[in-house]
Amino acid sequence: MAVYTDISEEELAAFLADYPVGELLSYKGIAEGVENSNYLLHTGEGHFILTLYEKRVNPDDLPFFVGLMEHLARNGVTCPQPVKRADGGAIGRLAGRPAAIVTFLDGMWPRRPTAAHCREVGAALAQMHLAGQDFAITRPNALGVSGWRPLFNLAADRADEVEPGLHAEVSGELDILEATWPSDLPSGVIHADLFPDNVFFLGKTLSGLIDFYFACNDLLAYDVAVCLNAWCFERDFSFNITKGQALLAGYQSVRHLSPDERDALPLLARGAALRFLLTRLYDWLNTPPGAVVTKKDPKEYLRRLRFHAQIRDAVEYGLEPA
Ligand SMILES: Nc1ncnc2c1ncn2[C@@H]1O[C@H](COP(=O)(O)OP(=O)(O)OP(=O)(O)O)[C@@H](O)[C@H]1O
Ligand SMILES: N[C@@H](CCO)C(=O)O
Repeated sequence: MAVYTDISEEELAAFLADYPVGELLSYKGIAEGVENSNYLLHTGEGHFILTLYEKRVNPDDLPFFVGLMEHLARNGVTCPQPVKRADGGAIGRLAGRPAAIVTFLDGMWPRRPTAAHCREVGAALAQMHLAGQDFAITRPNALGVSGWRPLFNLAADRADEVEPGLHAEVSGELDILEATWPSDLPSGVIHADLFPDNVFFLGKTLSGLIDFYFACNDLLAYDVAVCLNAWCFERDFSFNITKGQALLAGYQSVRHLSPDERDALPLLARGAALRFLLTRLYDWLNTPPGAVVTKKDPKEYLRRLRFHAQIRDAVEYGLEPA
């Protein structure tokens, strides 16, 4: 999260009056993250997280996100819970933005993920996939394969400012991915952004998942591919096969990947790398001046993309032979 929208104590106290959180004692902006504005609230009832939904969140999708967090919690996935007003609603408006309060989740995200973390996150991802199977609301993936070219077009003219030749390289990747992207793999509710900063641990134990604001319906194995990108590369951009093995084994301890999903994994990982390259590229060129946010480097995902493009078999990620 980040802080794009400032709020005054008076308007926050007025907003909170409708929620059962008690009196506002203190609040502070959270500089971590890039998507929405977030504040840590300390109130008479404890700690809460206030989110003001910014650029990429469509207010029409908020019932999906709120309902999903409740559905997952009912089905054994620990995640923040929306705080409801007396009228039953969770979403309000604050400083001209849609806003909600969720419960505070104990734990810390791992700054240096180990293979043990990877195993746990793999298992938690698969649990989320199973728990989401009977969630009634659906939401298409706005950042799925059909959304990548329109997003690239918004930044294409300036892509070579970030890396000479980037425009041509991304155009070529889009051609390949659009032509070969699978459509007949198992699908369901995916998290779509399960990076280390969205997974909390208490000691060595995973304590919960946060940040469901990219969650949507898409290929389940694509979510695994997102996690391979986010968890299994070292700072020098080498792929750590021990972490890959742990993440995939953790996932398969709960849900088995089908032969078609296994075959598709290198392509899905390539697409996932492109998705984060594109949002980072757009943000790199368009982040508003004055926003409290640390921009993320698109080139980190160009390096990953090139790695995946030369993978021929998912065993190279550490997947056990079938
Ligand atoms: N329910 C919660 N309980 C405790 N801390 C939270 C909670 N939600 C968010 N945070 C804190 O806020 C930070 C940013 O949150 P989050 O990842 O949801 O933001 P974001 O802008 O959507 O970020 P990104 O999309 O870049 O991951 C987290 O790393 C964590 O420190
Ligand atoms: N997890 C994303 C940011 C939120 O979409 C990234 O690292 O680019």
